[in-house]
Amino acid sequence: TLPSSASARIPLPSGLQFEVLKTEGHARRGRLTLNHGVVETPIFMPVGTYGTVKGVMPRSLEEMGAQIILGNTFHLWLRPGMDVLRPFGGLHRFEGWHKPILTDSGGFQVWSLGDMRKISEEGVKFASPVNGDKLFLTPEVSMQIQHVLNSDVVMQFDECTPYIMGDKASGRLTTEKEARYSMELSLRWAKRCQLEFERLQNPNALFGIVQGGMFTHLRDESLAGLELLDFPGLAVGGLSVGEPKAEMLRVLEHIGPRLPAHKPHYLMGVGTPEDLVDGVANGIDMFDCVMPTRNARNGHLFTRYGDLRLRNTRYKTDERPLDESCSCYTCTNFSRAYLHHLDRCGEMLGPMLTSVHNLHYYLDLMREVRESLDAGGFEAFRRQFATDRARGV
Ligand SMILES: CNc1nc2c(CC[C@H]3O[C@@H](OC)[C@H](OC)[C@@H]3O)c3nc(N)[nH]c(=O)c3cc2[nH]1
Ligand SMILES: [Zn+2]
Repeated sequence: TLPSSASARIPLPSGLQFEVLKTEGHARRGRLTLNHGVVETPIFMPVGTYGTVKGVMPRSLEEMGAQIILGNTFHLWLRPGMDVLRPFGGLHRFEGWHKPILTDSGGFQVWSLGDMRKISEEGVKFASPVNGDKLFLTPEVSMQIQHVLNSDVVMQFDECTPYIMGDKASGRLTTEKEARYSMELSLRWAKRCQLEFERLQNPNALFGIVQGGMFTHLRDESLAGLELLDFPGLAVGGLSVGEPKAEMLRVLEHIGPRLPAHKPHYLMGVGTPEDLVDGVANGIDMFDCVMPTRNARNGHLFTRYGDLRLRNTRYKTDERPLDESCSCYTCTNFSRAYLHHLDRCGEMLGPMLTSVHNLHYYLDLMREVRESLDAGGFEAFRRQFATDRARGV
């Protein structure tokens, strides 16, 4: 008979295969096979928090080369709720996206609720920002929700360790002791997630999340603890939470290369185009960020040659496309003058067209990164990328 300890755990065949096709330094060109399809890495994942990438139709996402998008446990639990989603067999049929979906666990969103939440060993109690209902999100409930969503990649329920403790004004940095407690809590929650994920017999892939704040020795302990649980993929959490860029890079340069080479690595909530290229150079395969879509709605456009603020009057009569090197629908058919006009008039087509361009830019940047890795020219690409971005629009 099998020993009764955890070592008797019979891991389910997780819905994930990952192969590293090429490496250049710590950068990796890979292929991730999930239940709803194959994803070429490194990859950027558009954020679709409420079951929609704001203002962008699924067919436009396909057209621009999106391979996997994000959904969110916290938001979808509140609205539309699991009773609506269950009959659809999950998120794919509900939102008309039939390729892979990754869902975040709600840990980050609950953390950002601030003092409207109460954290305990068991989980997080909070009042619904939608209707004030008293809710209780635990590792087990997060797994049950993501099981209903049927997302291809399920994120563990974690606590995103803050960079600043308490209110921002106080500016008090999180101490090593606080970061340790938070990291160890997330490790205990990781184990509970895994047990529940297996009890549910979820056929998808569960990722652990490395915490530890800005303390590299805590990051190492978090990684070691997660490795004992042998998740099919790992994310780096607790970054892009208000820390200076140099701090994010210091932690990333430490932990990125230490992640297990044969598993996919996901850097959560990051970042600018420069952050993505730096992340790839430090062993990251997957990225998500609200920037391309959120900034698009505020007229902040990314281009090969730098950023462009659409509201600036200099674009009122500018007949050029946003980015003359871009092949997206927006750059192929419309001028900066037209987009400036739509923005001035508050026309809804404005954010739709600027979102298409920004997402296309991020996705195309990662396509160029993949091609440079295929050709063994990532370092050369990285230098050219930096030169181009400094040129000016
Ligand atoms: C922005 N910076 C940042 N985002 C972060 C997210 C949300 C990722 C992503 O999930 C999306 O929901 C679908 C979020 O956007 C609403 C975010 O893009 C994180 N999530 C978890 N579970 N743990 C973290 O430590 C964590 C750290 C982050 N830092
Ligand atoms: Zn474009």
